[in-house]
Amino acid sequence: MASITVDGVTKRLGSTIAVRNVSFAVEPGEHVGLFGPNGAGKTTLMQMLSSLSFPSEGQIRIGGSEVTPDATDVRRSLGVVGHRPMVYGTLTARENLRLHARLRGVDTDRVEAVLGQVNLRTRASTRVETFSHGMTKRLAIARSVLHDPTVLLLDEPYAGLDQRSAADLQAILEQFDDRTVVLATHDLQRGAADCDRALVLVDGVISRDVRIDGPDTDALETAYDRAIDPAGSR
Ligand SMILES: Nc1ncnc2c1ncn2[C@@H]1O[C@H](COP(=O)(O)OP(=O)(O)OP(=O)(O)O)[C@@H](O)[C@H]1O
Repeated sequence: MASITVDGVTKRLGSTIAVRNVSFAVEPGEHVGLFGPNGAGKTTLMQMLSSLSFPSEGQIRIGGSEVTPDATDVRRSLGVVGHRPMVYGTLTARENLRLHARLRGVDTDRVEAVLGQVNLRTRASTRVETFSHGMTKRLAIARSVLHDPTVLLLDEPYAGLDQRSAADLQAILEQFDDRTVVLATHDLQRGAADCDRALVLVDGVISRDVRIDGPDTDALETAYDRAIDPAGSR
C-alpha cells in the first residue's frame, strides 16, 4: 500500500484554483521533492498533506486513512515542518520539546534523544528567542519527529539558511532516511540530494514526475526548465 495517495485533488482559494486535479502516490520510504516556481501551489498542496486544509475536490489518503478534519490517526503519523517553527521563544529548547511531548502523549524521556539527533543538547537550556535561524529550524525538526512519525512533510526546510546551516540540516535529515518524506523546496541541488523523485508543479498542475539518480542535478534542472517554460523561450 502506498504511504500517501493524492487522488484528483483540486483546491480553490477564493477565485484562485491553487491546485488542479492533482494525482500521485508516494511509496513507503520514498523521498519526493516538490518543486515549482512561486505561486505554483506547493504550500497549498503541503498544507493539504499536513491536514491543515482540505481538498475542494478529490481525496488524500495517508497510511490508508483519508485525511479529514477529525482523522487523528493520520495526524499521529505525520511530522510537519512548515514556514513557521511552531515553538515558543520564551521557553528553552528542552521546555518546548517537553511541552510538545506532553501535548502529544509522548514519553518525555524521548526529548533528550531527539535533542541529540538535531545537535541541540548543549543548547537545550537556552531560551529559543536567542537562537539563530538554523538552530530554530533544527528545533522545529526535533518537534516534528518527537512522536516518531512515519511520514515527514517539510515545506522549504532550507529557506533562509546559510550554506553551513543548510548542510547541517541536510545531515540531520539523513537520519530520517527510512521515513516517507515530501519536501517542498526551491533549492534544486539540495532537493536532488535529499530525494529520489521529483514532482514539478506549475500553475497547480504536476507537469513533471521524474526519478532523481544521484546528486547530479542536470536531469532535474532540464525537467524543471521544460516544465516552467515548455516552449524554451527563455
Ligand atoms: N489564502 C489565499 N487566498 C487566495 N489565494 C491564495 C491564498 N493562498 C495562496 N493563494 C494563491 O494560490 C496559488 C498557490 O499559492 P502557493 O502559496 O500554494 O504557491 P507556492 O508554490 O507555495 O508559492 P511560493 O513558492 O511562492 O511559496 C497562488 O496563486 C497564490 O496567490
